[in-house]
Parts: sequence; structure tokens; C-alpha cells
Amino acid sequence: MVGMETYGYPEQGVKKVGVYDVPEGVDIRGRYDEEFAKILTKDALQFVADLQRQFRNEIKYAIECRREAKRKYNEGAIPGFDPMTRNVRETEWSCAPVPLAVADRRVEITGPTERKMVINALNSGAKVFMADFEDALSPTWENLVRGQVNLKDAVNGTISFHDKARNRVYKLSDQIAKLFVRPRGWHLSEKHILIDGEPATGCLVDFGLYFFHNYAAFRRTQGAGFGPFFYLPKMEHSREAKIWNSVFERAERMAGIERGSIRGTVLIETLPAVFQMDEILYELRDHSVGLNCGRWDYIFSYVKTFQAHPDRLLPDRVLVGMTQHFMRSYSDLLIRTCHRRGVHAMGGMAAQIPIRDNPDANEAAMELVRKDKLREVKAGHDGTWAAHPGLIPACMEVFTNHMGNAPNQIQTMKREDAASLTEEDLLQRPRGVRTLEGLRLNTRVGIQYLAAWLTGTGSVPLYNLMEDAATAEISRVQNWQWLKYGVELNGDGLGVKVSLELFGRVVEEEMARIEMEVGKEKFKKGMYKEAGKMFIRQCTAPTLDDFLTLNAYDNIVVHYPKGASKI
Ligand SMILES: CC(=O)SCCNC(=O)CCNC(=O)[C@H](O)C(C)(C)COP(=O)(O)OP(=O)(O)OC[C@H]1O[C@@H](n2cnc3c(N)ncnc32)[C@H](O)[C@@H]1OP(=O)(O)O
Ligand SMILES: O=CC(=O)O
Ligand SMILES: [Mg+2]
Repeated sequence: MVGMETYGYPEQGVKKVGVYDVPEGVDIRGRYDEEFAKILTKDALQFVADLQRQFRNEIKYAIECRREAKRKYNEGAIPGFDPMTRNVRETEWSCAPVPLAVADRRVEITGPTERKMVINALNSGAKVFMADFEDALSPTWENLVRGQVNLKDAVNGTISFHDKARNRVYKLSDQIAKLFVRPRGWHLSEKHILIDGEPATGCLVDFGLYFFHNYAAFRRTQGAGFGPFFYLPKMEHSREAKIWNSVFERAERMAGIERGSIRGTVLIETLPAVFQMDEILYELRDHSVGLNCGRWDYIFSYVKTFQAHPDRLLPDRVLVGMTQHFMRSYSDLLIRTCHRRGVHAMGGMAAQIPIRDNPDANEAAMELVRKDKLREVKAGHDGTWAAHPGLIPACMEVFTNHMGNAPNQIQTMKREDAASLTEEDLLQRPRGVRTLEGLRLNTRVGIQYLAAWLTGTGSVPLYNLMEDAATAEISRVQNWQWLKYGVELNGDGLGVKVSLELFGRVVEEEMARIEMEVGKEKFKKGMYKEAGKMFIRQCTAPTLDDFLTLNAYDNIVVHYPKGASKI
């Protein structure tokens, strides 16, 4: 039961507002909404609080280990395979068999948990829809809880959306994609929910609420007795996978469902994690459905891990593709590792999206997507990601032409040749030049992405590409690193070095360009100026921020009712 409480608003007089009915030790600081109260029930919050209490020390320890690893890398160490876990890498073992419901994942669409997009994604013709609380979502209270409402309605099959402006009603079709949910990474807290006086761990909120409300219906309708299914982001070490495994086990016990029901695909998207792929699968071996090449965060992580290594600077962001030796090696080793352990090796996201107003440019973009997908399927990937429904037919065609009716390539593309890949292959310095245009593009994209994120949008089209938290991170850390080491822009033939003065000029000019491109009205109404200031701070900070979203998060935290905290 939710109740009403009286609070004093000095500016509005006394007002009655609804309050969430919370278990002992839980305080909700986010806005009250009747729809939200159906998600934030006392029992669901109790489950989240139980997870938080059981795992908070392990999570803190894992984050502390990340800090310690960073300290070592900053002192000159480089990541590599762990001699202590050689046994896990060298012995033969397999993950639990893949559930039939998700044997065929040849094309997966991803997107934020926004209502219309959820329906469009489920109807898109993709085999899987990864509903994203992570890279594609700005974690405002409204986005997060509304996202949970949308997913619950989707799993129940009742979701609909009326686009009043276009008088169009959206509903689910008969054939829909299988739903995977990606909670936030371990590093993000949820400041609208306090548990024992501390902000909750973001991913436990995302996972806990979704699992609690949906496991029964999902297993009946979507999972054929398995599920729910998850994508697990941004891990750096197998100890983090071990925590997820324990979270899954706890959830299964709570629900009274068989151990091994819940399945997760781990994104290998940090540089340290590429040396831990066997170990991560081993920790999750009864709950795994594979690994995925999270290529954008992986590039970001390469820069971050080597932030103090000026001999490993990246070239312009546009030049760091999957054909660079270190990226190809990562994808090949991931395929070999997954297939050896009997699970899917998922490809990643080509950033191109359809270009509606220019057929030639559109065809060129589609051709790049086809080429990327062809490389993936030929290498042995079992499926790939698409950022937009318009890309699905092309991705589907490429994968189907190569895989035919087989649901995946787990048994047929073992990639034993990749067993010989070494640490040097995985770390090989990327080739290419750095240019002023690279610095300008990073700045233009970084500022516009932050402006969108601060106003509640976590994925945006910019210059005909999909941009989200992972791609924007590359722009930020690359600028930071170039500034820190005053690198020479060696691709312009001008011998210009990146300096604070140059960067200041670039920001000024790019802000003017953004204003011209988006129009004065939108520029004034949006948060471009705030984003510009934030981006400058992030690129020039003496110490690199671990994540742009950590630094920006406090700007989107809105506590209600103002001044009515119970703690
Ligand atoms: C690095 C990573 O982590 S990748 C994974 C995380 N990133 C993502 O998931 C990005 C997902 N993609 C998107 O958010 C969007 O496609 C964007 C922002 C890139 C482009 O969005 P827009 O410019 O609005 O797309 P556009 O206007 O062409 O949309 C056309 C239609 O497709 C729908 N659509 C576009 N992308 C998606 C999607 N990913 N899922 C579902 N529907 C979508 C739109 O809702 C719209 O529907 P409508 O015609 O019924 O109104
Ligand atoms: O999450 C995916 C990525 O590329 O990052
Ligand atoms: Mg990512």
C-alpha cells in the first residue's frame, strides 16, 4: 500500500503527495508517480535491498581492485594474462548448454528503454532486443523507472504507445525479438534510492526490479523455461563476474527457479577483461550465454588503461576500427574462447545509421555496415548488433548468407588458429595519424553528447553516426590524453601541437559551429553551454575521470519532495 504524506513547499503552500511504501532501511528520493509505485513495491524494494546488503562489500572490494590496477598501469605496468589462473585457461571445460530460446542470435537490436523504441525494437525482425539501461540511456529517475514500466508491459505483452502527433498507435506484433536487459556497470550508484543511508548500486536496482517483476512471465512466454536474459557491461576482472553469478543464484533461490535459469552475455569491453575471458566464462559457466565484443568501450578502455603511457597514443578516432591488429586479435580470441567453451561469440556495433536525405551517402553507409558484418561472420561470430531497425535486413542477409539455417557457428568455427594470439597481439599499438579535424570532431561530438545526456537522452544521431556513452568516452579521453602529452597532430603536415591554447580555440569555434548546426533556438534551450564547460573540465582535469557519466551524474539527480528527506 502506498500512502499520502503532507509536506510543506514554502513556495506552494502545504501539499499532499504520494509516498512509496518502503521496507526498513530503504528511502526513495525520486519523484512519486502512481505508475512508478507499481514497480517500486515494498517486496521488489526488499529484494533490491537484500541484494545490496549481501553484495555491497564485494562490490566495494571489486571497485577498490580496479583502483589498484589503475595505479599499477599508471606506474608503467601493462595488462596481461594472469599466471595464477593459467589452469582455467588451459584445461578443458564447458559452459552449460545454450537454451534453445536463444540459440539463434544472428542479429540483435539495441536501444534505450524508451516506450516507443521498445515496441519498435521488439517488432524489428531482429532475433534479440537488448534493452539498455547503460550506454544508450541517461540514468535519470524518470528514464529508469519508466524504463522498468515499459519492460514490464513488454514482457506481459500489453505494451502500447499512442503517438498523438502522428496519430499512430504502436503495439507488439505476433513475432517479437527475445528480450535481454543490460543493467548499468558496477561503478554507477543510484542516488534516488538509499539503502541503509547509502545510494544503492545502480545495476542491482536495474537487475533487481526487472527480475522481480518479470521472471515468471518471461520464462513462460519468451524463455521457454529459461531466463530472464541479461547483458553484463564494463567488467574488468573475473571477480566481478563472480559477483554477478552469485547475484543470479540469489535471485533464482528467491524465485524458486532452477539454478542456471538466468543467463547473461558478458561484454568484453575493457582492456583488462580481454585477458580474463576464460576466467569470466568460468565464473558464470552455469549462467552464461556468451561474450560480446563491446568495441567502443574497448577502445575507450585502451586509452584509459594507457592514460599514462604516451608511447601508446591512439590515432584519430575514425581510424580505430576492427581491422587494426589489436582489435582484430581481440575479436578472434573472443570467438575462439567462446566456441571452445560452447557459447556464443557476439560481434559488435557498427556505428552507421540510415541517412534519409542522401541516397548515395546512405548506400555508402550501408556498404560499410555490410563489410563490417561480413568480416564478423567470416571470422566466426554467431551474431551481431544493429543500432537501428533500418540496418536489420542488411545484417540479417550477411549472416544468413553465411550461416544458412544453422542457428550459430559455435561448433563449426572453432578458430584454433587464434590460440596462438599473444599479449603483444592484443596490445599492439594502433596505426594512423592524428589531425586537427580529429580534435575538432572529438570536441563537437563530446559536447553535443553531454548536452543530450544532461537533458535525458543517452543515444543520439550525430553526423550520421550513432553516438552513446561509449563512443563519447573515446572523444573525451582522447582529447585529455592529447592535451596531457601535448601531442603533435602529425596528419596535417603542419606540425601543430595540442595545447590548452589550441584546445580553447577549438572549443570556441566548435561551439559556434554547433550553434549554427542546431539553430539558435535549440542551442539556447538546450544545455550546450553547460556541456561545453563540463567537457572542457573533463578534458583538462589533472587526473582523468574514470567515466564521464560519474562526473555528470549529480547534474541529473533530482530529489523529491524537496527538503522532505526521512534520513
Ligand atoms: C556502444 C554501444 O553500447 S551500442 C548499444 C547502445 N546504443 C544504442 O543502443 C543506440 C540505439 N540507437 C538509437 O538510439 C537510435 O537509432 C539513434 C539515436 C542512433 C538514431 O535515432 P533517430 O535519429 O531518432 O532514428 P530515426 O529517426 O531514423 O528513427 C526512425 C524510426 O526507427 C526507430 N528506431 C531508431 N532506432 C531504434 C532502435 N535502436 N530501437 C528501436 N527503434 C528504433 C525510431 O523510434 C523511429 O520510429 P518511428 O518511425 O516509429 O517513429
Ligand atoms: O557496449 C558496447 C560497446 O561497444 O561499448
Ligand atoms: Mg559499452
